[in-house]
Amino acid sequence: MSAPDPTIRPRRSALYLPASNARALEKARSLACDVVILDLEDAVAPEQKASARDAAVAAVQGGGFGHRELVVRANALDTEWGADDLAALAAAGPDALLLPKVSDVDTLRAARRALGNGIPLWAMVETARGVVNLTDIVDAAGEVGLAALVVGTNDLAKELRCRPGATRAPLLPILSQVVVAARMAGLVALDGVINVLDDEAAIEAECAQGLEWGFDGKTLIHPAQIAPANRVFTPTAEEVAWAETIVTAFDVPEHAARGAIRVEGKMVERLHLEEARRTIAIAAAVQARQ
Ligand SMILES: CC(C)(COP(=O)(O)OP(=O)(O)OC[C@H]1O[C@@H](n2cnc3c(N)ncnc32)[C@H](O)[C@@H]1OP(=O)(O)O)[C@@H](O)C(=O)NCCC(=O)NCCSC(=O)C[C@H](O)C(=O)O
Ligand SMILES: [Mg+2]
Repeated sequence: MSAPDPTIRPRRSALYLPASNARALEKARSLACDVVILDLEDAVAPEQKASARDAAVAAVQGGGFGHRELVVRANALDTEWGADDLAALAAAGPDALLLPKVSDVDTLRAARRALGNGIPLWAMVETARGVVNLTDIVDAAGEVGLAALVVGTNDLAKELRCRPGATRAPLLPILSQVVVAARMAGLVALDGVINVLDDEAAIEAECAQGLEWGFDGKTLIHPAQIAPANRVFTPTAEEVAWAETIVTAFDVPEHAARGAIRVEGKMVERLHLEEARRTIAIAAAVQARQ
């Protein structure tokens, strides 16, 4: 297997937890998720907002999350807590700051001004206006330091008054739009949460749906959801073997000037070689952290 590519970071499983929950926060330091998202927004009651902010800052400063990317979801800037959240987090320096309910580029610009430079922004797509403005939002990614789009399926279902159910049919066009927008700008795309806690088959099925639609990983709300997400978003042994077969086939000197070749009865082009290299790099990065 090739050496890990430092630019390829697995984000198969991104676990939210209320920053006000000290037990969950401690536990997250040893869970097998790739990303920990300390929530200051919807999972925290208004009377706990200030203490949750302090706990998030202490967690960022205290560290101990190992390979896990540490992200904090702040309150929106148009709430009474948003400005204080961003000021505190600008000083603490999490790996990224997740902004909820991003509806337009101005929201991101305001957050960037409040945060200063340096900390990447992740944006939640969970409002109708945010979906409609996706192109403008990702077009400004470089300007505002936007690195990821994260779907908020609960807020979307509420705002659209749709009923996603197990198939998520009413949300599928939006999931696709988010992936298209993310790929257009070279951003990470994370699928929304599943509220089911105890049905592993249902959790795994929804992770698989997210993978099929192009997401890099899934946001989660409970430790029991981590294993299914990691399983689904890790390239399988067969996928890695096929990727290595493609790389080996293009390494043959007589294929050096060829755009398309035959491999095991299939046409393979250089675009597949790029995909194969990415698969191998992701698998290596996953293996490196085990
Ligand atoms: C959903 C929960 C409220 C369930 O809580 P509970 O029934 O108490 O959990 P368990 O008893 O099963 O917990 C077992 C142990 O696991 C720990 N735990 C639970 N959840 C987490 C977690 N998220 N991270 C880390 N550890 C966790 C418990 O402490 C137990 O540990 P132990 O004491 O050792 O037994 C609860 O899971 C929860 O609060 N989840 C997170 C909720 C959240 O953050 N929501 C905000 C994001 S979701 C969202 O809104 C996305 C988006 O904006 C949208 O619109 O869709
Ligand atoms: Mg939400």
